[in-house]
Amino acid sequence: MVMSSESHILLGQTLSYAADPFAVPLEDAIRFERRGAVVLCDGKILEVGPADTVTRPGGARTTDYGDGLIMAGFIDAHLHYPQTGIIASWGKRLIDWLNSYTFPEEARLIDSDYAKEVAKRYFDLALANGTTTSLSYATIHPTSVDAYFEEAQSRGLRALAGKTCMDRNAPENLRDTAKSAYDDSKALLEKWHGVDRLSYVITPRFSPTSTPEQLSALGALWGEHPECLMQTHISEQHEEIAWVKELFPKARDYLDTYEAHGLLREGAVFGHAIHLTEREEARIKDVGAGLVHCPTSNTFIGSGIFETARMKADGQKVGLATDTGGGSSFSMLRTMAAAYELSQLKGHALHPAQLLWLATCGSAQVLHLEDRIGNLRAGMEADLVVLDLGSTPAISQRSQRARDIWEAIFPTIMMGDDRATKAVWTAGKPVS
Ligand SMILES: O=c1[nH]c(=O)c2nc[nH]c2[nH]1
Ligand SMILES: [Zn+2]
Repeated sequence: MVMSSESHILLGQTLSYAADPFAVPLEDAIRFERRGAVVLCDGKILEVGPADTVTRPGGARTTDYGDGLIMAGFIDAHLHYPQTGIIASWGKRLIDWLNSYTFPEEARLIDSDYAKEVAKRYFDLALANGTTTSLSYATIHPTSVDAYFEEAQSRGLRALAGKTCMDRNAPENLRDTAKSAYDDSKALLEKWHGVDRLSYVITPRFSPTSTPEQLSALGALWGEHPECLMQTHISEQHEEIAWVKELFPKARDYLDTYEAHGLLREGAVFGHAIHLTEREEARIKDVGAGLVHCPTSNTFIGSGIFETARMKADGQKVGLATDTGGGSSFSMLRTMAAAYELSQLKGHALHPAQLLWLATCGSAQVLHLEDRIGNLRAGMEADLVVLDLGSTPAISQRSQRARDIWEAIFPTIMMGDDRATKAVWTAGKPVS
């Protein structure tokens, strides 16, 4: 990867986190400067502070974003880039949505030129929305993993993905086997994991589409490569949970179908996790695995309400995600808005600082990248978004009346989209 050897100073309002705003009072969690500066050098953050006190390296170029809010780029912790083209498909619930829309589209990615085209389109959309890191499912085709990583690599992005493994309950042209899933995943892991800013993630789609043999093979691979993450889905819809019970009659619960095959420990990333039992929640917390909240997907496919405030109060690690294309938006702002609305239905108004934390630090924690991305701090990678807090007439007329920064930010969270993205920087360079 080519890193900039130049220094840049970005001026604007700056927001960063000293601690988790779910765990400590707001004033202890937040670092906000109305006139702040972020100093970038060689792809990293050198310093963050008040504009009039930071050290200005000789020769540094300055970009002044005025009232723009400079913060860490968004991290989308669960999505399916191959589903970019079928986002917003009408009228189905999970299993028939997969069969009607998702599987036919995923089958098209056998064509590696098409996979490349979709990967390019996905990253264009993600960056336009201020998302600088994505953890994606690819399709069963190894070339779909190559297409994603090649595109991310050419843009210098930090990105994570894995080949989706399925050896049953999927169309014939989307099925692998226990052995080929192991072999292909291993080859892709050896090819991509740790190259530039890329990480391979072992990816059984979910228990209904993997035989116990395939889950065991992937559990064995994870045992051989504990440095990797493992991602899958769990407990998204009641029909799905009942199906898992039929398919795995000896399992104690859904989580046990993973646990029994070596697929539960720290580094597991579970998407959705809406309808967990007490045992499942306790086990996930015990091992320190991560949960990913996918709020627009959970409403769009009619899955249910993930209890963000309760999960955080219980000590779970929680990240945030679009779940493209089960989710209905590429925007992490729209995703935060949906998280806010769903939480309201459970009696908890998530604070804007908590919503932004979930989309940055929270997702970074789940991806085990909290020392590298998701915050503005000296030494961290310079992946940033600059938000225009008055990007539409509706937002602007509301934020102009704001009495503090949170009242100024919240309308953008609730009503913002890609028009709110004033600038994006990745690895210390502006994205054009
Ligand atoms: O929202 C979802 N999208 C998917 O592609 C998927 N596969 C299994 N379960 C899933 N849920
Ligand atoms: Zn998903």
